[in-house]
Amino acid sequence: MVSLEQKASEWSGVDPKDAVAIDEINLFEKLGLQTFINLSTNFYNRVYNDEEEWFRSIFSNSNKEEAIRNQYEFFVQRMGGPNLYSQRKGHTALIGRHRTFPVTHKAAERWLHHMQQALDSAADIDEDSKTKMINFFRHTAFFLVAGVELKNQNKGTGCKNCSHHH
Ligand code: HEM
Repeated sequence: MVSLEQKASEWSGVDPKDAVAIDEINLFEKLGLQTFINLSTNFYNRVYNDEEEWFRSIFSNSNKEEAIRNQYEFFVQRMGGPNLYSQRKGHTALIGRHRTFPVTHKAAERWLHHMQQALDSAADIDEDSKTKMINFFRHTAFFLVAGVELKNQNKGTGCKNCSHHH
């Protein structure tokens, strides 16, 4: 059976070991909170202004300020800082939280396009940190594509591992 991890690696082209290079140093200590706030603000400004309506509309039921906070709190937590996200919202459960969105290969590439632009314009992030971050983002994006696809396949037919029980 092909795992989500394997699919994420194959589809993203990111080696699993490069995807977790963000853990080699403490990026939160290196960059500081404001850098993460800046990055997520920059990213979501691009998303909410996207000329591609199909992508922009994925976020139309979300509040931009909340989306920014959700994202930077998650990044801070994942990259060595305090557990701001979980303190406020509980488990990160990223696949579950993306389940209702059309997280396709095309959407992943568009998400990554905006994140790459946001990183490119971030004067407060050094090149090595940028490389580590984009590898993590790319791998996670395709992990989400694979995970949401799997969840939606199981929906309706129920859990196939459970179908033998009564
Ligand atoms: C693959 C394409 C992706 C799409 C289409 C997508 C779409 C969305 C949307 C529509 C939201 C709701 C905005 C909000 O209210 O917070 C969201 C939330 C979020 N996304 Fe994504 N996302 C993608 C990739 C990613 C990646 C790669 C990450 C992490 C590296 C990520 C992390 C998050 C987090 C932490 C939240 C907040 C969840 C919550 O608290 O409900 N997303 N995403």
